[in-house]
Amino acid sequence: MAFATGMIRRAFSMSTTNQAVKHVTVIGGGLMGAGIAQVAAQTGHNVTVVDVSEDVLKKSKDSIKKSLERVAKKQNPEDEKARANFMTETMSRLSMNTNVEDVAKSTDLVIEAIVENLDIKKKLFSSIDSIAPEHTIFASNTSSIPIKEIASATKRLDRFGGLHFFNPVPVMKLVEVIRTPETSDTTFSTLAEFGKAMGKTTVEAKDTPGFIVNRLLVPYMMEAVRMLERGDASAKDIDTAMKLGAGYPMGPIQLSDYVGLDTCQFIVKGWHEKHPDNPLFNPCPLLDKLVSEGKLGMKSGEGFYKYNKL
Ligand SMILES: CCCCCCCCCCCCCC(=O)CC(=O)SCCNC(=O)CCNC(=O)[C@H](O)C(C)(C)COP(=O)(O)OP(=O)(O)OC[C@H]1O[C@@H](n2cnc3c(N)ncnc32)[C@H](O)[C@@H]1OP(=O)(O)O
Ligand SMILES: NC(=O)C1=CN([C@@H]2O[C@H](COP(=O)(O)OP(=O)(O)OC[C@H]3O[C@@H](n4cnc5c(N)ncnc54)[C@H](O)[C@@H]3O)[C@@H](O)[C@H]2O)C=CC1
Repeated sequence: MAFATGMIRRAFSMSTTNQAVKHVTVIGGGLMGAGIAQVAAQTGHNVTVVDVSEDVLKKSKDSIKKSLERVAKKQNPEDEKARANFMTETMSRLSMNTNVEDVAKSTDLVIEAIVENLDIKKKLFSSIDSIAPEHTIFASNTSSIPIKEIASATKRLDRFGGLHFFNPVPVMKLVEVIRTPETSDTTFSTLAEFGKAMGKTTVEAKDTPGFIVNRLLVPYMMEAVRMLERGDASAKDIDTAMKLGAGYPMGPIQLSDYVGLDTCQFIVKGWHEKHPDNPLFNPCPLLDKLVSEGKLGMKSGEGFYKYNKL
């Protein structure tokens, strides 16, 4: 037990900055960007979060602070001073900016975590490709878009890969490191080392649809929503069944709300466009209705379920 506690402490308090990656730019300060930035800062990296408005960045900073407080409490339940130091040190490594060109000028690694839309992601990478230093590595946190297609907007195919984190980033221990046929060995190993320096276990994945986890997880979640749509079982019963019958920490309907229904919709739409003959990826009227009503899941206070506003 003492050993396990020691391991947990090390994972949270580690300050093993990856030598090749000292400054990280995280583009997108939403659910994932905030989590990635938090853990990168926690593990000794200097991090700048870029998003479209000061308001979004303020919310992002607030959510990082809240999450860090949970980590600090777990790390040092009895020591208030250590908790305060941890907060101050971590927050001092974190900055916010709305001007991506300014930040991209001097950074070692860009991790993109913006909306799940190929055109928007390509536009973003194309806008910073000629600005970022030669050595800078670009990575996308996409859930479902081929890395090669995103990378095609740039001239640094050898310095482009995928770093796929899991939600909530401060808790989930895995990072998938994705290489395209053009990703160089140096880029791949730098990304993998960076994932490890963040305290994560890394796995290597090829640039195939859904990589490893989502190739298996997305069809499962889609089947669950189809089951609900057909009226074969209630949301609550589907979730209870998968938690108690299959040992998942969350049921698939609750997990859809946790991921964000807008993100789920982008994934379904993208896969439907690529595989129009697969009925699993057909548009889902129930999902479309919820999104059109602004019910985006936990982050908006309502999705398949209702939540207390954060
Ligand atoms: C046809 C239509 C189809 C529609 C559907 C289409 C679906 C397509 C979707 C595809 C999605 C793909 C997304 C993706 O790319 C990959 C993903 O990330 S998938 C998501 C993976 N994540 C999970 O599966 C999460 C599963 N859930 C859990 O592990 C737990 O429930 C969770 C840890 C979230 C919460 O645990 P719980 O015990 O319920 O709650 P607690 O509040 O007690 O937390 C436990 C523990 O963790 C700490 N903690 C939680 N959140 C944070 C945080 N943000 N920051 C810091 N710490 C956090 C908390 O403090 C607790 O610590 P203790 O020490 O135990 O007190
Ligand atoms: N939500 C999840 O569980 C997971 C999501 N992902 C992927 O991570 C990415 C982000 O997802 P979330 O964080 O959930 O989305 P989100 O909707 O919470 O956040 C996206 C953020 O990107 C910002 N943004 C949009 N366009 C931008 C631009 N051009 N420049 C700067 N900022 C911009 C938005 O303002 C928003 O704050 C997506 O590609 C998603 O597929 C990956 C793993 C898990």
